[in-house]
Amino acid sequence: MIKSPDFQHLKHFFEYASRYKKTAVIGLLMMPISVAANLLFPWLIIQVIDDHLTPGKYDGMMWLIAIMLVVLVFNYIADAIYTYCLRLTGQKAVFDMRMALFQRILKLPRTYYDKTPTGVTLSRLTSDLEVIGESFVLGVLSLVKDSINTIAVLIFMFFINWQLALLVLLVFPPVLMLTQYVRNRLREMYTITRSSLAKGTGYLQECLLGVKTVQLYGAEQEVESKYHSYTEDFLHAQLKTNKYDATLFSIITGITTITIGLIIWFGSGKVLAGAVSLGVLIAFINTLEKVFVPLRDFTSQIASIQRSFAAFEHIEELFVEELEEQGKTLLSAETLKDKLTNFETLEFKNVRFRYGGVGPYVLDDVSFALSKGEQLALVGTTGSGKSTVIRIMSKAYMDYEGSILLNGIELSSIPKDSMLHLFSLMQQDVFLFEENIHFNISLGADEISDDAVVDAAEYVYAHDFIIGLPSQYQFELKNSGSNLSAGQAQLISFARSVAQGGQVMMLDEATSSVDSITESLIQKAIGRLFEEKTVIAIAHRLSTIRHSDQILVLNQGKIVEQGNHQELLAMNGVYSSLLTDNTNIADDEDELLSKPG
Ligand SMILES: Nc1ncnc2c1ncn2[C@@H]1O[C@H](COP(=O)(O)OP(=O)(O)OP(=O)(O)O)[C@@H](O)[C@H]1O
Repeated sequence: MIKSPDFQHLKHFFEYASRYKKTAVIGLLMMPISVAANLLFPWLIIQVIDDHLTPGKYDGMMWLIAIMLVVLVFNYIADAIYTYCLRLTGQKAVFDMRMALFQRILKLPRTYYDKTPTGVTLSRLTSDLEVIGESFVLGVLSLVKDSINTIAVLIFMFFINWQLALLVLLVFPPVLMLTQYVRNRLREMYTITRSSLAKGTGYLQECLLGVKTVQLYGAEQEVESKYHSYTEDFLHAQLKTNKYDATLFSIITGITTITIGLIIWFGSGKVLAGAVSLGVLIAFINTLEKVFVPLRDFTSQIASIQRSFAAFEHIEELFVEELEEQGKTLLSAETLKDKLTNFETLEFKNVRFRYGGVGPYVLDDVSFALSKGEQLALVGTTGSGKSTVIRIMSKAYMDYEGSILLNGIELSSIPKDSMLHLFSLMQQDVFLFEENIHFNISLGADEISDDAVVDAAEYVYAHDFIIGLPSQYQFELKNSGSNLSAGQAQLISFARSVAQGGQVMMLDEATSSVDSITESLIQKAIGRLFEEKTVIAIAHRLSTIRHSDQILVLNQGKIVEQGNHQELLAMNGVYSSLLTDNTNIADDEDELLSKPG
């Protein structure tokens, strides 16, 4: 009935649930009480009818009826405790799973995010887990309880009248076969439902992020029709699911009703013939409900569980996704710490790299060296591989060829955590959290004090505009910083990278232009960094980097020119023409282009 991957899912879920053994055990202890009450009640019916009502002896009958009431109350209480405790266990297990998944997605490598739309990951953590929380927990809870109760009641039925019980048993095989058939169909449909929902969510997320662009270019109709196709797939799968669900439900309801009719007809004949007592027949009809209602609900419980297995499958994909490789080294932790306390040298030796290990090399035979206190600049046309150099250095991608030595240690063998303190990165894309400015600069790191946050803001000339805001550093940013100007957002992002305090500053200068005042503030701050720190800079405004010790000119992943500003200008090659083409050349254009000698 259950495929082996489903067992794995169950095992995984129960690993989380087993952390809450106490509540689970209390819940499970209620099971025998519930079963006993379910059997005791019809047995008491037989006593009341056959020993008191039929012979007309009413002594002690009220006591039996009172016991029946107590049994009923006990049954309800046991059921309530069972459901509460096991539901609680399930919900806590789902909570832990959610947190484990979240921790995991924070550690997934960049390659995962390159290939997976954000919305897909989002729907794993939201709707898939919700389905597990609701469908699985509730489905399994009722299935376990109902199955045990049904078996107990069937045994009881055989005990009080085997012929009538046999008649009930006849119904089981066709019902189970039908359930099995529909189960497979439902499973297919749920998988389609969940994956189309994930795709739709992914697309929705992309649209919401780009809604301003959509509106600006009047692309609403195209976007709407694409979203419609995703949602339509979801709807079709859902409708088919409902169809199977409803058909099965009605067929089973029909079968059970007919069987109840048959039992009453057959049983009444037996009573009239004196083969069965009236008490037994009434108790039988009372217990029939306890067999058929679960049997009917069995399909919807199975459907719920199927739905959750499809969700489990998706979540499991995330659990087996390989985490970011940290790098293994033969050096002891202490030696590594010693060697990486301060930045000394970085050396690229014939480095080649391509994304995903396929396609053309985006870095091809790249070699350079950088020592403490030096400034290295990367220039080149768009797509020439500049940002890739920085991405590899920050270990966003690991599978480079050749050798990259950081303080003489191969980069791929250095655990990321051991080198994070050496580098600060100012990214090309500004990302701001919906938090206040203070948080956006410190990213909540305890070691970055309030003073350090202010110092960083002052360093990049952001302090003046920040203190002009209503609540200054506590000013809350909305929706990725939409209540700041593009320039202000860039300054905050810049302050963040300075506050991280890395010894090597990696600047991936934004291509988008900002207002001229912010631009000059950024340039001033970069100029300061160039004087004081070891810097690796990607510059689109070439005025930024003219004082670098070394400039690498990249073209299609290869270094085509290498030297300082004056040397490169003297070559009168790619760098020279880039300078001439550069639309963002600073005011001192003449100085930039002036050749030595
Ligand atoms: N995640 C990725 N997956 C596959 N290819 C990528 C990825 N990122 C970049 N590329 C490709 O690698 C090449 C180099 O990209 P890179 O971002 O390093 O260029 P760049 O020189 O920094 O460009 P720009 O100046 O426009 O930022 C480009 O052809 C780009 O299409």
